[in-house]
Amino acid sequence: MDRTSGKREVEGRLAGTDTAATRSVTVDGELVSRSRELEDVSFGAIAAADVDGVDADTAAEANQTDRARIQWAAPDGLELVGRGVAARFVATGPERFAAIRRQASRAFDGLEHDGPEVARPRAVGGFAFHDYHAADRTDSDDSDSTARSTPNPQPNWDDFDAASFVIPRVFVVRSDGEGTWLTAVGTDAGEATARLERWHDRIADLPAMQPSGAGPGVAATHRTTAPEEWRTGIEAALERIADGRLTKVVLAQALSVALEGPIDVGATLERLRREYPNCYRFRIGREGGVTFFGAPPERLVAKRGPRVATEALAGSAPRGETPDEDQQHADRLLESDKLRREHELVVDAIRDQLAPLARDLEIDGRTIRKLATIQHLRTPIEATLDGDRHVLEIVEALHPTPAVGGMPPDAAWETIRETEPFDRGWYAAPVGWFDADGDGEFAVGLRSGIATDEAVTLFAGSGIVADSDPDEEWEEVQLKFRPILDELR
Ligand SMILES: C=C(O[C@@H]1C=C(C(=O)O)C=C[C@H]1O)C(=O)O
Repeated sequence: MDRTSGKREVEGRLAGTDTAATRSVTVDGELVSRSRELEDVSFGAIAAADVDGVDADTAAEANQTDRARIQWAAPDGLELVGRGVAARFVATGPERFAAIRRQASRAFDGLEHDGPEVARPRAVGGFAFHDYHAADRTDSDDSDSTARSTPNPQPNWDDFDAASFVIPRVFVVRSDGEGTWLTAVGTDAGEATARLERWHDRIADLPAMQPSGAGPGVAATHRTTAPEEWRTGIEAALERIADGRLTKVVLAQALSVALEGPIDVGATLERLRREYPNCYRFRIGREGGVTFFGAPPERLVAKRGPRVATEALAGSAPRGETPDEDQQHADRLLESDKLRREHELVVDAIRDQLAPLARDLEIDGRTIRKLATIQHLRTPIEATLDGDRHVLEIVEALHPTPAVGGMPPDAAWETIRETEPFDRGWYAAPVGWFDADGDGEFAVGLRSGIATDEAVTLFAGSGIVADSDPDEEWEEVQLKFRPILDELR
């Protein structure tokens, strides 16, 4: 591998494909990282901090696209907030998973990290639901960003590539029992150390508690899918299911929300932590740009060494008003034939996708996952991999599971593209992190939305199988909008 220092650019195509899978990665020489421990700090305050004057290169030298602002938190796991870009990896097309891995390994191979393992640099980001970025879509009648001023605005995914990760230039991590650490990345030890000290001073000036405040207020909402259109779409999908062309498809809606005031995404995530303590939380964006954020309940994969954990989460019911009513919903989840089929199809697909990569596979019994507004059938799945594998190989094998795509995959993708009147972008796609060893964790980007200053577009979908009722599925989708929508009010 080319270890020469200085500016290194890799551009072009992946051998053997006809798509420009690799756009560019720029790493300014070898990366060096330095860490130091912090007292308790507010991750929201670090995400919100004005960086001008703190880190000359994060702010001034960097153009807007370098002003990354990233947050990630796993339930009972790693919490991370990152600012700026030490390295960026971008790819599109069917080879996007491999392209990201190849780009990242160049950056990680030259990395010299001096600090505890928990504070090591990670690449944080995710993928679009489909191989290609929205801006590449040729049927672009609905992806025109000027449509944003019309009463039925389309989500604007222009900032989001089909695959995009950054190693933040500065980040803070917290993990149970391992303390809180600040890490700064530079191109030599002097730069990393100086950046570390500047940020250490800056963080000392930040409030240790960031008020999570109230929501920005909802001025108006617009649906991309009217109830009649939803019904027509579901009925068309049910015909394909009756024909035997399709077994399951997950169809989604977008809800565009005009806000009364500017949204504070960090504060919104903080409120989501309280309401949904067992969910992931993430935010991927840049200062002045569009931010994708959410509180997904669903793990796509967590990998450490040869061990991976995933889950099937599919089949939903509302929460009850009383314990009795709640139990009735739970009983129906466990007993309904239709819901069992919808769920087992996901378990089977995950088993089939993981088995070729694993030495053993443990599938536990079905349980119920209760969230504040909805409950789901859940089957935990763990495996030991058959050799040295990268978490992105597992992500590629699993995405999209039929919990968010369908079965068979090609017929489901076709149905989704033909039915949904908006671009899914990164909704229902993998979002998370990986490290130099190829370990990492990814959630499914659900219960999510994209925010500009004064508008948020939310996404939610539901699994359609034989016997699905369009009205019930409509209600289920409205429940899945609630986590984010409630925090905007
Ligand atoms: C598609 C979504 O959720 C997925 C679909 C589910 C279902 O159809 O029952 C349940 C959980 C998720 O896997 C969403 O939240 O938008």
